[in-house]
Amino acid sequence: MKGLFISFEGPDGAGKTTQIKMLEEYLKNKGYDVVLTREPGGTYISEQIRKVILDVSNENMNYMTEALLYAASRAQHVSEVIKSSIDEGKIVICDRFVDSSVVYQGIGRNLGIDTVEAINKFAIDGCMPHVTFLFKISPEEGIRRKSKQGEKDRLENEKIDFHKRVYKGYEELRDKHVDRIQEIDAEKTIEEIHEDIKKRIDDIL
Ligand SMILES: Nc1ncnc2c1ncn2[C@@H]1O[C@H](COP(=O)(O)OP(=O)(O)OP(=O)(O)O)[C@@H](O)[C@H]1O
Ligand SMILES: Cc1cn([C@H]2C[C@H](O)[C@@H](COP(=O)(O)O)O2)c(=O)[nH]c1=O
Repeated sequence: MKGLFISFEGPDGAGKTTQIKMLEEYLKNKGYDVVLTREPGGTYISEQIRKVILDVSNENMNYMTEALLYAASRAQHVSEVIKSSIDEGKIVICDRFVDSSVVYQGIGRNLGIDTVEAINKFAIDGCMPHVTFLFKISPEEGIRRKSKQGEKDRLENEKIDFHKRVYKGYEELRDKHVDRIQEIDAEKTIEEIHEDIKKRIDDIL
């Protein structure tokens, strides 16, 4: 039997990582074989690319370079981890996937959705999440939560206008993929959100 591929998406500081860990625990307790992974990252090579992308000293990185690095990291991740895990019947939970590139690089950086999708066609090799949980939170609240955590990376350091474009970009994507993307109210409490996600996952499984 083929597995299940779930991605979590949303603005910085939305609470995705917090919820992913809770969902992993919930599914493991139910006896499922779960692979928890993230982008950019998830493999030795992809994690090295992550460091380059998020390094605050790389402030003059060209936007196309940035988009290609995310895609390169993804190509390795898909081929080394995601595809094989799904084929082995596992549940793959991924903290961000190609939707992040479409929104952050395509809309946030103004490279265009078509351009970013074209680059990523090679990287994803036909592999898309079965379901995507999109965390809805205002850019201001996301940044506020992130600031409380400490140091910010190169993307998180961007001006509020960039984060506002990202927020609007996710809305656009949600309307385009209503069959796959499920919106989560990320301004609720951690426990309320976990309950919401559990119900949705139980329906899918
Ligand atoms: N529902 C919530 N209400 C208030 N604070 C929250 C909530 N969920 C998470 N947080 C806090 O907000 C901060 C960011 O959470 P988290 O790292 O899970 O977000 P994220 O979406 O993974 O962020 P990023 O994409 O930037 O890595 C953490 O300090 C976390 O404890
Ligand atoms: C996959 C992906 C990510 N980003 C951005 C989104 C975040 O600002 C960082 C990743 O950091 P996180 O703490 O792991 O959320 O990178 C992007 O711009 N494009 C992408 O494809």
